[in-house]
Amino acid sequence: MASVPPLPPYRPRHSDAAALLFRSPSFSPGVSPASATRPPRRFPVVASARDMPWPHVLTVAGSDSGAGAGIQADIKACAALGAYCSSVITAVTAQNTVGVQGVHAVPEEFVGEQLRSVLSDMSVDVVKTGMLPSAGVVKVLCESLRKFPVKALVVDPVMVSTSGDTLSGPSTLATYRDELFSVADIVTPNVKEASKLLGDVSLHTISDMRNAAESIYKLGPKYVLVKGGDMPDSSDAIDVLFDGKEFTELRGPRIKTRNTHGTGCTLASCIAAELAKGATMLHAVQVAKKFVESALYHSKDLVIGNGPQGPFDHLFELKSPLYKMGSLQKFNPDNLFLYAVTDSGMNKKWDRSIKDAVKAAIEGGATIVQLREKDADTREFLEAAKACVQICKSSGVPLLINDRIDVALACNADGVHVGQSDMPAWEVRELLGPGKIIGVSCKTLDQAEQAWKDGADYIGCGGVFPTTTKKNNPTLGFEGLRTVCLASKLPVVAIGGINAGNAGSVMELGFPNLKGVAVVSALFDQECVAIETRNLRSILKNACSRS
Ligand SMILES: Nc1ncnc2c1ncn2[C@@H]1O[C@H](COP(=O)(O)OP(=O)(O)OP(=O)(O)O)[C@@H](O)[C@H]1O
Ligand SMILES: Cc1ncc(CO)c(N)n1
Ligand SMILES: [Mg+2]
Repeated sequence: MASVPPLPPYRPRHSDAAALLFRSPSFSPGVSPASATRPPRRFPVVASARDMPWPHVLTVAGSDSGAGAGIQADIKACAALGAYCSSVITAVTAQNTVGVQGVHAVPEEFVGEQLRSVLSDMSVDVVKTGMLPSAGVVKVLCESLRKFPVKALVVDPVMVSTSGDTLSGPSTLATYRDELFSVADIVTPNVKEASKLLGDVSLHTISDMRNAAESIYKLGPKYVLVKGGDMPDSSDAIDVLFDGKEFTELRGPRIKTRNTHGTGCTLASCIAAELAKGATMLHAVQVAKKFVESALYHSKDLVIGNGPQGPFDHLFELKSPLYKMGSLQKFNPDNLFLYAVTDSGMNKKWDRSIKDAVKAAIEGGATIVQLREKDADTREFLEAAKACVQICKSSGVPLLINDRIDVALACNADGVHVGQSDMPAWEVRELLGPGKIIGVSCKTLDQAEQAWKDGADYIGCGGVFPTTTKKNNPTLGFEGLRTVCLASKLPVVAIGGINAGNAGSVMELGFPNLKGVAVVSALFDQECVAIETRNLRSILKNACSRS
């Protein structure tokens, strides 16, 4: 008998590739006579999920019965950011919104056994630690990590719960400092923990947080993030990141809510999830901070429990009408600032792979990338696009695909750019769902209006100057660009013949919705893509400061 594939999971009709498969007349699960001889169809999940490894975080932490912090927060945070989360439990706490009523530590040997079970079987990318109740547990963990190395270690040095209850005693402190910090990629103390780690120094100001980060850095981790969630008298929630050389202040509005239980666990897990996906540390911390801020904002009025510290909703995105698969980022028009568009002909001429071209443009400071590979064959293009998606994700630079909706779906790109003779933007929106970026090339007022109605996110307007990259492309000049900018509520990126010599004059036009320039030859028909990109970026910045 023909094996019947399981029904695909429910997904919003228009938001993923499954919708595409449902519409295809050739897809009818299990009823085709041919399925008796063919191997069973693969489960029609979201395009590319099948081919992509699942980023994996292992959390080594305590259970919170109230499920706001600890293991429970870690699993929810990782799930929200698209990472798998396995869990080694170090302690079971009886805990609620009032405080911690009891702690039952798991025997050290059994923590070791759990670690062995997970690490010997599964391919873990990043280990994140939370509550480590004894020096023995820290030692067992360090031993396991020596035996089963992972890509990164995130240490949240949980010592005291926000309710003031001790979760890890002073005897553990020395082992933390001596054994765990030296192998950590990042350590994320709140101000109270930073103070304890440094022998009860008092920390009141940002400058104190910087000094603390510097002192903890000397204990061996590659990065230190001192979190200011508990800093009184600040209207902003400010964290300080130190990499041994530079300090980065991460600032967000302090959300007025009682529901901040578990923010620290969540932040560290989000950092771990982003690192597992391949992000750089700075990007991982930025995403994590934004995630916590958004989750607190969406949960500010939740009421769970009667105590002073409530949990928040990690899966708030599921309730949002803008819910989308895989990506938390909404389109930011500022990304259009320096828009790099690749060209297969130029890559061939300079003997560069698409991947190397994209890497170099990002290194030079491109803020968004479009793969415009008119001549590449589909299979080769898809492979390259998948590699570019990884590169762009890890740098926080959106990646769009020119024309090819199918390739964009298959590689899970951030969106597409279409022209007037490609699929209409509203059809593209139907296929890609609300969360993806759609750009449309427009030359006229009518086209700009239509792009808005169709649900596009931005307009590409040109050719502003004569170009050789695109054949039979009328030149609009500044006047044409002005018409389109004024006609539209959408952000606009100027394109066509723009280079280091004229980019400044485009930005100086100063139309409020003109957000940047898109360039092809100016970056890719050059010997060193990174240098040209850097140069153009500084020209654009200078022009903006003048206008
Ligand atoms: N009310 C708030 N509004 C916005 N961001 C906040 C707020 N409270 C905390 N944060 C942010 O949450 C993250 C976690 O920091 P926090 O200092 O709260 O950690 P923590 O004390 O270890 O939390 P917990 O122990 O409850 O898990 C930081 O990025 C911090 O800036
Ligand atoms: C189990 C556990 N881990 C961490 C924290 C820190 O919030 C907590 N309250 N409980
Ligand atoms: Mg904490």
